[in-house]
Amino acid sequence: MSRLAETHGLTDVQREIVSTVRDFVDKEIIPVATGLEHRDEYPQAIVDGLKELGLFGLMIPEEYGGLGESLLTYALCVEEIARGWMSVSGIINTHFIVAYMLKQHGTQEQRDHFLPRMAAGDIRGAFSMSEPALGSDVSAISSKAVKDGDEYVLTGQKMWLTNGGTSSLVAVLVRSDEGHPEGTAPHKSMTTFLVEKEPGFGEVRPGLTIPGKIEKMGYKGVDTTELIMDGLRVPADRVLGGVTGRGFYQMMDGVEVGRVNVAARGCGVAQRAFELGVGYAQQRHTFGKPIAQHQAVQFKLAEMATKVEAAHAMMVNAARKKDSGQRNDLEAGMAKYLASEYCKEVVEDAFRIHGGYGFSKEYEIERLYREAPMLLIGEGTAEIQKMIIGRRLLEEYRVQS
Ligand SMILES: CC(C)(COP(=O)(O)OP(=O)(O)OC[C@H]1O[C@@H](n2cnc3c(N)ncnc32)[C@H](O)[C@@H]1OP(=O)(O)O)[C@@H](O)C(=O)NCCC(=O)NCCSC(=O)C1=CCCCC1
Repeated sequence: MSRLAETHGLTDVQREIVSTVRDFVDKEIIPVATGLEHRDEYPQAIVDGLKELGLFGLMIPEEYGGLGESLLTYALCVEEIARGWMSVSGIINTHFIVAYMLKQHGTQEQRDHFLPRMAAGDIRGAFSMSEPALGSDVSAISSKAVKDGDEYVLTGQKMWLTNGGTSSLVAVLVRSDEGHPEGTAPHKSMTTFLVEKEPGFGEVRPGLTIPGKIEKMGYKGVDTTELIMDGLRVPADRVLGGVTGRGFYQMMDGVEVGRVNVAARGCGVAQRAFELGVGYAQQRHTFGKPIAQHQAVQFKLAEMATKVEAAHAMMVNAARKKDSGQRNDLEAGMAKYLASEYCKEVVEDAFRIHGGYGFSKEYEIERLYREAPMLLIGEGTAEIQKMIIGRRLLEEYRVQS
């Protein structure tokens, strides 16, 4: 096992799946990731490989052609994939959030229509909440839908759409005041629409434009875009679950899955940084011995390994809570917060161990150093996670005054 942290109580099937993914990562992702990232190139061959392994169907029920695995199995795979290249874990993450939302909240017709093709990897999912003027305060979104006969007409601009160009199905959250009397809390008049589109950029469907990729400091293998709706007509039967006003709750349920995924990514990237640091420290000599023999470096390695182990344990706990059918915003918030902060610290320590070479693009750690900060922001900032954790703690530890 190349991973530091061992997960106890896994089934044989889970171990086999994770080991297959690890093998794929070692052979097909790690050798090419840094080169592709430097060339800003989409990892099509890797995506084809994931499809061949059946990974796009991992969490989709067997009746729709998927493997019917749990969030925990999925998170352990994401951890392995992120160890190879964080961008690839981003390519599958939004797909699974949308598949999960369909499974939990979709109508039977919507599940039948989308899930088999999603399980086969023939269509891929993305989801869209953020807008140019807001990311954290989802209740304040301004994009809207107006009913017109059997259709809704959507207008507004969305931001930070992961897989915006490569997806064929986007779950879009908008305000839909129809049927909700004035004075209704903003989050109770939001609806998720299942928008089908062509993959690509430009006008991908009448009324729907995906401008080009947003240029980013790292995480370049996954396309991140804006989404512009200008009179986009969506049939009423593409309202997720067939009911308006439930969109906010559906999205919050979905981002819990996303936050476990981000925690898993943090563990994978930190694990890789540890591997790079411990490897370099044993080869590089100063003052007549390998730097790993200096206590200053050994202490760093000890701290790094402890952080990887702790983050992994919290991520597993959060996944298991969600798999038990319960809301896990507290556990997912804690796991996401801890794993993303620890990941950044572990990457920084590995970078320091590399000395001047860590600053060179020839060394893998340089890429990890640019990728790790995204985890502090994506799927809700560290501050939002602390806000969620704080609220839940105050509910639990309420003192009568
Ligand atoms: C948590 C949050 C800040 C929401 O607080 P408020 O005070 O507005 O809402 P509040 O009063 O907490 O709640 C309202 C209702 O909603 C229920 N509920 C909440 N969580 C959940 C839940 N987890 N499950 C079910 N119900 C939930 C709550 O019970 C309440 O219901 P009720 O009114 O009583 O019927 C939310 O907005 C959030 O999370 N933001 C981060 C978004 C965010 O994560 N983007 C990131 C997107 S990714 C991204 O931006 C990037 C990607 C890659 C590149 C970089 C950027």
